[in-house]
Order: sequence, then C-alpha cells, then structure tokens
Amino acid sequence: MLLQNISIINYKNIEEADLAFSQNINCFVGKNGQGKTNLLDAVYYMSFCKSATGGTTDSLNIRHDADFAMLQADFLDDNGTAGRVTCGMKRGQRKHLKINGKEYKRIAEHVGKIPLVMISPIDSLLITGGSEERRRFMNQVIAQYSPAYLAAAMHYDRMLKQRNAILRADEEPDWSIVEVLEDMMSKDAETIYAERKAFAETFVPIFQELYNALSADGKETVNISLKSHAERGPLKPLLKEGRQKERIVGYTLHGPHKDDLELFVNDFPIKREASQGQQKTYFLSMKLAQYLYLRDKGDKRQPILLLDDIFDKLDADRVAKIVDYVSGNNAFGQIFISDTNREHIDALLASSSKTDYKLFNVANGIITEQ
Ligand SMILES: Nc1ncnc2c1ncn2[C@@H]1O[C@H](COP(=O)(O)OP(=O)(O)OP(=O)(O)O)[C@@H](O)[C@H]1O
Repeated sequence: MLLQNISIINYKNIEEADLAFSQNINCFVGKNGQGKTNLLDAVYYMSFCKSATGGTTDSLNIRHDADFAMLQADFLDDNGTAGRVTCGMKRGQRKHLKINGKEYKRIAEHVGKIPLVMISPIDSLLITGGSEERRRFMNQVIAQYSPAYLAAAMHYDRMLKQRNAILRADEEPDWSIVEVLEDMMSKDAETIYAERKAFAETFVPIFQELYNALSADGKETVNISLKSHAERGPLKPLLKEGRQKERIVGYTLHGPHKDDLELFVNDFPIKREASQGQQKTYFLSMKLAQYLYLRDKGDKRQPILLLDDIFDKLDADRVAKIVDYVSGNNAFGQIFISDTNREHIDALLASSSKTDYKLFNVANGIITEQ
C-alpha cells in the first residue's frame, strides 16, 4: 500500500498542509511539540478512522479555534489501483468518511482497507500498562485481516455490557435473558479465542527473531504466551458457574475480555526483569513483528509503517541495529519516520538501500519539504 499524498485542514495544530510523498522513506524533523506526531496521526487516521493518541471524540482532533477538520488522502494498493479516502469532522457531529466519494454506512467497514502499523513511545504501554493494552494490540492486529473476528469482538462487547447491567441491577435478574446472552457470548468467545490462538502461534516466532536481531548482544531469551479463559474449557459453564459471585461484584469475571499476553525475558515477567532499554527493544520488536505478521497474512498486502520518535532512550548500539534493520531490509514498504534528532534521520538515509526519499521540516504545525 502506498500513500501518495495527503491534504490536511485544521487537524490538531496543522492548519493546512498539502503533501506529496516518496514511495520509500518520508522523514519529518523538528523540535518537540511542533506537529510531527500530529502529521503521522493524520496518516494513521486515514487507516483506522480515529486518532492513535486514543479517544474517539473528534473534538480533540479539530484545531483549537476551528469548528471543523478535513483529511483527504490518495492511496495506491499493491495492484496499482488508486483509492481516495476523505474524512470530514465537525464539532458535536458524527464524522463523514468516504472512499472514492462514497460515504460508508458504518465506519467499521473501512478497517483493514489500508493496512498500517504505527510505532510510537505510547507503545511502551504494551509492557507497563494493564491487560487491556495487550488485548487492544491483539484486536488491532487481527481486526485488520479478519472481519469475522472484528464482528465477534464487537458483538461480544455489546452482550457483555448487557450482562453486566443485568447483574448490577437491584431487581432479581431474568435468568432466561442472561442465558441467551451467555449463549451468544460463548459463541463469540470461540471465534475470538481461535483467532487469538492462531495469531499467537505465528506471531511469537517472528517476534523472537526480531528481538534477537535488534537486541545488543542476543543473549536474552524472550517469549510471549496467550493467557485465556479458554484454557479452562468452554465459556458457557464458566459464566453459569460465576453468576452468583458476579451478581455481588457486578461484572463478568471470565471471558475474552480478560485474556492477556504474558511477556517474558529469560523466563521472568518482563516488568520485573528488564531495563528501560530492553523494554523499549521488546515493544519495538513486538510492533515490527506486527508489521511482518500482517504483511504475510491473508492477501499479503504491504502495510504502511509509521515510526514516531522511536530512537529516544536507546543507546547508540541499539539505534544502529534498528537503523540497519529497518533501512537495509527490504521487508518494509513505505516508511514515515519522525525524530527531533536530524542525526538519526541522516544515519537512516545513509544506510538505506533506498535512494528515493523525502525530508520535511516541521515547525509550529507548518510542514515544509527540504
Ligand atoms: N486540537 C488541537 N489544536 C491545536 N493544537 C493542538 C491540538 N492538539 C494538539 N495540539 C498541539 O500539538 C502540539 C504537539 O504536537 P506533536 O505531538 O505532533 O509534537 P511533536 O512534534 O511530535 O513533538 P515531540 O517531538 O515532543 O513528540 C502541542 O503543542 C499541542 O498543543
């Protein structure tokens, strides 16, 4: 997938930009707080129809003092077919998302059309955050190629909310309704578990290879394992068994909404064992593995790679390894990279086999090609 150009109006601190991109490497350099992440976020928005910085409310994405924002981008898929994505946002109104001029009925229909992986400092939450961060990671990856998974996960969440509301209510629940919800949740849980298990089986070896390639001495062993309710059997009996206890606590204790990925270094949980640099190498490896996994999955489309400020807190050795890996390896297609340090970008361009690139300067929301 190639992003040919983007037009931005009033997206975060970018008042107006019209940019044409290289099909290889696009670099954005500027001081802190100038709009580099916002620019990458606008690209991310074209794929996921939401900001990478969290939150689904578009009012945070519209430039202060403006009452609307507009993003438009032209893409070429791997077969050379062109497509145009347009998104209009207005304060207090629902967004309008169009592909080739035709508005989507449901935004979820767009997910997966433009495969994209963004790596940014916020991904450290994969390690330091709660299990919901790692579930979000799995959901985000799998939803890009499995509409069945996305549908099951969304449906499961709706049924879960209803079951929790019934359990929390003061009046005695109508157990026949609970039973129906549990039936549907169990069916969704089977789809979700099958997809998560298949994902983990293929993803973990890719991740391990990447971690070895990027870590300083290659002496650490790493592993990731899926922890799921499904290890205890089908969900339905678990839900039924849990009813009385869950009536007291007011929420559902078992199910895919409690799954997690357990992260290990040298057989110890990463949070306990690893230094900051190791943790960073760990989540960078997880995210680059996400890229390679998605690229080889399904219809084998090349995702767009966004690298936002990834070198911070890494020693020179690790920066060099990552630069070598990303730039010297033809595994990655079109890359967008931001950094405050021009030297990192120069090193990347110098060691890259790709001679076609574009360099942009970002200052106070204004993006200029160098
Ligand atoms: N809705 C908005 N309207 C106007 N400005 C905004 C909006 N949202 C964020 N900003 C501004 O965008 C700036 C941050 O931009 P961004 O995160 O892209 O910086 P950056 O260049 O990536 O910096 P760093 O190198 O520190 O990561 C902040 O100054 C913030 O006030």
